[in-house]
Amino acid sequence: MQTIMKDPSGAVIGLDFDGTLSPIVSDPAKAAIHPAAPPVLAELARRVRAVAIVTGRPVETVLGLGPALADVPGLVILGHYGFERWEGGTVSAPPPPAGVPRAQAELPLLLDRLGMERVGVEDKGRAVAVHTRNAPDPQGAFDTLRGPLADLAERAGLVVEPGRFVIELRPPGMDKGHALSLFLAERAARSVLFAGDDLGDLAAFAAVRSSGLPGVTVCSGSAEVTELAESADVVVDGPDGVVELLRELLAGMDG
Ligand SMILES: O=P(O)(O)OC[C@H]1O[C@H](O[C@H]2O[C@H](CO)[C@@H](O)[C@H](O)[C@H]2O)[C@H](O)[C@@H](O)[C@@H]1O
Repeated sequence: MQTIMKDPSGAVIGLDFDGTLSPIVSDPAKAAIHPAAPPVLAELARRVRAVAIVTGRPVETVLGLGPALADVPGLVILGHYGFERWEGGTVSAPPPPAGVPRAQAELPLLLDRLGMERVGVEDKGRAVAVHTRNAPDPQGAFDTLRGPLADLAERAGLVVEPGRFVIELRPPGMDKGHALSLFLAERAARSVLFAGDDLGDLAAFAAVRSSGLPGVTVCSGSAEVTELAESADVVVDGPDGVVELLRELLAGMDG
């Protein structure tokens, strides 16, 4: 934190979306950015080298759940674990993966065969996510689905990305760590902070460490994911705590 405060113009600030900038809710479509986050991000973006949101969500979904983000100066959104990029109102992305329609077509039968109740399927375009948060036994449903969804992903040429009561089937070849490493190199960062809340953010934590830069890993803490807190430099209390930490970072730049 001290290096970033002393030399903000060399710092890249990377932030996950769900659970970090947006409080967890039971319906993924009803998530929304923390109301205090956009002004803090805008202020940070004026001071640091770059602010990037690195998320498993499609970039258009993030902008829909946080419309004020479009006004954060120079913000970059790396969506779909880095496959998509939004910057200055333009989205760039490779062609959609071929296996996703196959996985989507097979999912209803698989969920029915396993007797899954109140398990949600989120069509993400380039990926499909299976949510167990609203099932009668969320962890039991997650555990039951893990193997069969891994098999389905393999048949469809996809990989599984487990998260907070969600198992995502997505294309291989990119993760938040690779996405963050590329971005740090592109911006010639002199320091980095990354904040996340879920297993998919561990790759970004590893990228902070392997960058060789002065870096801080921040866990947006929850009772649902303990692995991330164990490997973070700083643990804060969910999105409220993340916003507060970013405010402290800004205040330290003035000191
Ligand atoms: O990389 P992220 O920005 O953290 O996105 C990861 C997944 O987040 C979403 O699911 C999570 O948030 C939902 C809304 O709060 C919650 O209902 C769900 O239980 C969480 O797992 C999103 O729906 C997924 O597509 C993302 O992969």
